Amino acid sequence: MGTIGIAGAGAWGTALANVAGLGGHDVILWTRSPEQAKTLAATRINERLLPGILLHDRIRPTSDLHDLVATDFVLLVTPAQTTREMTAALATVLPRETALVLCAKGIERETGMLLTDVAEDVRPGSPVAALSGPSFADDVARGLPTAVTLACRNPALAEDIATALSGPTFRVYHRTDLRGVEIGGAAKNVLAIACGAVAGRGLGESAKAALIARGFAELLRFARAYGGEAETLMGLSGLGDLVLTCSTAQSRNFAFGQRLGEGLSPEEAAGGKLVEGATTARALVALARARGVDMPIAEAVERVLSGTSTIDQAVDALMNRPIKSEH
Ligand SMILES: NC(=O)C1=CN([C@@H]2O[C@H](COP(=O)(O)OP(=O)(O)OC[C@H]3O[C@@H](n4cnc5c(N)ncnc54)[C@H](OP(=O)(O)O)[C@@H]3O)[C@@H](O)[C@H]2O)C=CC1
Ligand SMILES: O=C(CO)COP(=O)(O)O
Repeated sequence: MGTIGIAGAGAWGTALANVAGLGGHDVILWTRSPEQAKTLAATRINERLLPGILLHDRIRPTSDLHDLVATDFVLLVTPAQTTREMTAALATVLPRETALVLCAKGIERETGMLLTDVAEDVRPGSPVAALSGPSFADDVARGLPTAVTLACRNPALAEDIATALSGPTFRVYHRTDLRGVEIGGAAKNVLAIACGAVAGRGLGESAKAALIARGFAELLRFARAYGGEAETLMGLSGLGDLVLTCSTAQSRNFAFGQRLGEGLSPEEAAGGKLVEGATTARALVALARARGVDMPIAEAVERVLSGTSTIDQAVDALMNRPIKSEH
């Protein structure tokens, strides 16, 4: 067993740190806040973002990025929009050959770039991987059975990282279709906002199921246009995560949509929490338009978030599109 580095001590970073610790690895858990590092070391609980879960003994919290130097690989678990600055900071301390595993789900808003492209832009020639799939931090931290996908273009490295992270309650499949895996994670959050809005507006379970199925069709079309494999999208990181995130207010994206549906403003609906679908919606829609991909549900979310449509208008528009063959 080796040492795994985790950059980001939020809900997901802390849950993954526990998974790695339980797997017998030493874990360096980096947070940007020296205060938080001290508190985590003293109390062994991330009370703000993952309450009620004790940190595994093998986890060493730190706020010094240099402590990640001697790790086998590093999981980057900060919000999608911080990928560029975090990769740049890590590039100054990590050896060139250390793999960076991106765990955020989103698209860079300023550039419209997928996150592995951002990482490769900042740290060219270094290995990059993505971890995605249906997994709520709280479930994983409580040891509930979870299965996810680790993607890396290098199949041997994908298998090594997947094996290192897997444990009795956390099963990590591996795949070389990096593009497909990251597209699933980024796009499903936007679609989950739509499902939440349908729930909040009281439009019924049938509407929600229709949104999941037609949302999945959008995901597939988008992935095809951007080089992802359909088979990947049918797996854990595509359909699996779409179904999870569209099913329950345990998802922040779904809960955000639900509160929008109840009449709250986007700011009120987010309530200070990270809602990746809200920051990614516009970039997703722009990428789709650039390659002529039809994504009416994602577009509807973007219009509601930008204030150019109400939820009722968006639903009307979706229901009154021309009748067509289902594909
Ligand atoms: N939570 C979950 O169930 C899952 C989350 N994910 C993905 O993981 C990513 C992180 O989510 P999650 O951990 O839940 O989010 P949280 O809000 O719980 O935590 C975010 C963490 O990132 C840190 N952070 C924020 N901005 C910066 C920055 N500029 N530089 C360095 N650190 C920063 C925060 O630090 P501070 O506290 O100081 O602000 C905090 O530690 C998201 O993309 C999400 O989609 C994926 C699967 C499951
Ligand atoms: O990605 C997740 C589950 O797989 C977490 O979803 P939320 O960010 O919507 O909570």
